[in-house]
Amino acid sequence: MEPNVSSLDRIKSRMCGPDQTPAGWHRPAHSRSRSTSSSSHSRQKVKVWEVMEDLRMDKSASEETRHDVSYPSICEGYLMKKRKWPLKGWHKRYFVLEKGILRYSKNQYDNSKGKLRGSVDVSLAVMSVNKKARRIDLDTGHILYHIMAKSHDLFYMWVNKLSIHRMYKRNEVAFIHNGFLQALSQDRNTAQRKNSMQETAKISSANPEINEAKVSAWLQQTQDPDNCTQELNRCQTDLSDLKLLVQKLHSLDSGQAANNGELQRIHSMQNLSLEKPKKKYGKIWGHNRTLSRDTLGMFSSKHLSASSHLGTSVPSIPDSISSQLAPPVSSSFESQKLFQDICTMSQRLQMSLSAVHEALSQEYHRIQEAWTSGELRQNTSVQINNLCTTLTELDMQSHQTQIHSRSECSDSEESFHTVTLRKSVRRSSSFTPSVADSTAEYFDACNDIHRTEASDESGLSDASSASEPDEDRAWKYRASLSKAPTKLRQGQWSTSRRTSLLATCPDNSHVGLISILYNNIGKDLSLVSMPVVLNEPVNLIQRLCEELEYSELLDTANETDDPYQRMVYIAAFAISGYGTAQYRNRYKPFNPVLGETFECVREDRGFRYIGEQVSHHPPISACHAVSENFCFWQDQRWRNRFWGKSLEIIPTGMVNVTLPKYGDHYEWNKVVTCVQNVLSQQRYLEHYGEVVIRNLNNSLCTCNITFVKSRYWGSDTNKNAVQGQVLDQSGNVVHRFGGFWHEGIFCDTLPNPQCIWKPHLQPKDYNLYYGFSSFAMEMNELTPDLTPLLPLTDTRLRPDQRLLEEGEVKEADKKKDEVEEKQRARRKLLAKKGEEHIPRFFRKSVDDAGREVWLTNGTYWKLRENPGFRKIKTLELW
Ligand SMILES: CC(C)CCC[C@@H](C)[C@H]1CC[C@H]2[C@@H]3CC=C4C[C@@H](O)CC[C@]4(C)[C@H]3CC[C@]12C
Repeated sequence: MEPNVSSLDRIKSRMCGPDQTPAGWHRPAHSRSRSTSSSSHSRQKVKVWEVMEDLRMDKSASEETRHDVSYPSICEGYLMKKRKWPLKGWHKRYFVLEKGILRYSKNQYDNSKGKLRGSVDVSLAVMSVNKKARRIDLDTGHILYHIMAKSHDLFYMWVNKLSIHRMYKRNEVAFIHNGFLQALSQDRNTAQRKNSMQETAKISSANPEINEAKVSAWLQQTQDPDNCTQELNRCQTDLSDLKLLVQKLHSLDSGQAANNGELQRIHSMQNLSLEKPKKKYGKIWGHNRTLSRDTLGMFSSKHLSASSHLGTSVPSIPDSISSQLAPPVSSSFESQKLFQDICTMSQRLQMSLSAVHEALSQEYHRIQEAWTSGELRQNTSVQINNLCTTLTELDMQSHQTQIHSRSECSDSEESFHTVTLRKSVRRSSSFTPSVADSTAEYFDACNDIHRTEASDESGLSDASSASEPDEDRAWKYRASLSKAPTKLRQGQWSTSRRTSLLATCPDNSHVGLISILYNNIGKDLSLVSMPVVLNEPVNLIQRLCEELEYSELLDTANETDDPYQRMVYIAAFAISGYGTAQYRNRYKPFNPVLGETFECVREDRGFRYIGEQVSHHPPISACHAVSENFCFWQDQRWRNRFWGKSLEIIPTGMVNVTLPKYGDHYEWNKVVTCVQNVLSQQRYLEHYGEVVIRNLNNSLCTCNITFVKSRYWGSDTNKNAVQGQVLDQSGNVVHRFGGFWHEGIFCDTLPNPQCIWKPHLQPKDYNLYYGFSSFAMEMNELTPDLTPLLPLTDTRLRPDQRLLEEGEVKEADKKKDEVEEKQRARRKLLAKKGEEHIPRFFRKSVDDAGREVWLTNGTYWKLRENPGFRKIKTLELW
């Protein structure tokens, strides 16, 4: 059927013939992300697909569209649509494109009755087209629509229409956004007249651009509520499909229940395909999700050995339903297939629902966070602010009263800490906490002491009574931390360094991460080339340097005579390196090329740092820093595991610190970092696992730190919680500390209980600048006095990173391609010559535990001084 276009004239004037290129048609900057393999086959494939960029409009045109009330004309007609995975093939569907929303129904009749099968906001989707195959892919990050037109004419018409509607919808959003801001400022003006509001109004109206940017940053991170509605609509469709499949299964067999073995077999079959979905499923249609381990938890644990990973289980489907879904004993191939389809569809449903749940709860938490951090309150009335503070204090007081009344130990806190701890924890120390999935063993320690002291010799703790005090303790730490002053970085270390970046960060919410991640499952993501808009203008060697932001903790450690207390400072330093992660989940660091270096001289902090990319396959970054008070070094490489919804980063390599005054050599491991909701804008980072700090030169004490994994369904009191203890040689707890890696660490066993670390305040408008701390902002700064001193391999001189920092995203993308291509050419050349790259400032060695480590060869600073890097030949990396 021909499309029914209400005002065809407008389109026709824009329409191009099959061999022409429609407006807005550009070679995609990031089309290469679809395939990183260098095989000519995949390159060919890449060329076939092109990502549509937006139609460019001059200002007047955009103004016109804004005020022009006429919407782009509706476009409707039949198109082919790929069937939902796991079903194969294409079917004809009736599509209607109206005001930027593409809806489809089974047929025109259904459409007229309002029976929709799905809809997508085309302005939010990445649109890729394949002229030859007349195909259009719309990727919203959550769903991927594969559409095909029957003829070339139809194809070009739809592509043009989609482009126009995308542009229209985006302008509409901008228009609403502006109106919203206008309304806000009008509101503020009214507020200004009111006495009680005066102060607030001044703050918020002082800088309308910044406010505008803040609102837009917020909106950027907020998932469109329409997405939730769409996701729910899809659930409804899935449910009816599911019903059909179940009916079909029933009609095939008489519905006898399966034995466990059969179900397990099917389960394990699915499990196998989880690890590495085949390429052809890399880009599955519709929900585009491979089954994740998490979702397998949905099967009844009775039937299946639940394999929810690291404790993030999702609630089980009730046994009654699961048994209904059980495959028949006489499972013919067809019914088995059906059963598998049912499973897949149920899992998809479950994923959709949990995505909706997560989107809503994320938004709720963001609002809650903004509220508690005062950001929102600043912009409301002073009275409400005061009221909130009073309420918080009252709440805190009541919690503290609870802690005291619950405490059976009537002694003062002090005596409990010092005396009881040493005696009693010997018993509990035989119990090794299971790190990742426990919420708060550390907080238990205190209560264990009370309980065991009182009478309980069984060693079993009462779960219900244990859980409440845990939260009290976390609460207590939080309360103590909130009272400790937070220092502004600049205030503390007045440097002449820059306090902001030149350009604000680009919006990357439109990038279709799904295809990138799914197409590279199992690959080392640090070797996968991604579009530069996903990057932040720092690289991984610089991220390692960021771990020195709180180097003053090492200075303090080197001035602390008591070895146990010293360990507390080392532990706080180990935790402080994670602090910045709270604000850094929207972009990824640049992957350094082999031989790239980065130096960081901080006279204000008394250290100098050098890092080098010493290996490409696997990628390894090595670094070394020295100061009067410490030496710090590590070599890191990361493995990653993509679970469908989250991305785990598993670091290998130890961190080392030596303190010259006491001859200590501390060594510790890093925990797992997990990017939750990696595919959505509701991304956030979690760190979990256990860190053990050892002093290799003295076995007097060790330290265990647990980064607690938050509970999926629990309250969020323990989100980002960290707990730790310093143990003496016999395993007695000497010190205990805890808190949150994003809020600070409190140690209540020190002679003077105190907050030992608290993150610096973020700079103004950090959200507009990649979430960088001041320390991070300073890293890539290139001052004229520094330029001649740096080797040409220094990151500050890397052109793509510099361009990105300056906001030249397109140019940066081009340059990034060049830099990566050059690296490839160098590697090929070396391989041809049968040579191996030899790092310049680090050497490979083996530590006492037999691990391969990279240590400084001590030449960097000497060469820098004499004869100077510009006088010696260095690698030409870019
Ligand atoms: C695809 C993109 C846009 C999603 C964002 C991914 C971001 C959040 C990921 C990509 C690389 C990751 C980093 C890789 C390595 C390390 C070192 C480790 O010791 C601490 C975590 C840290 C610093 C990771 C933090 C999270 C990280 C920055």
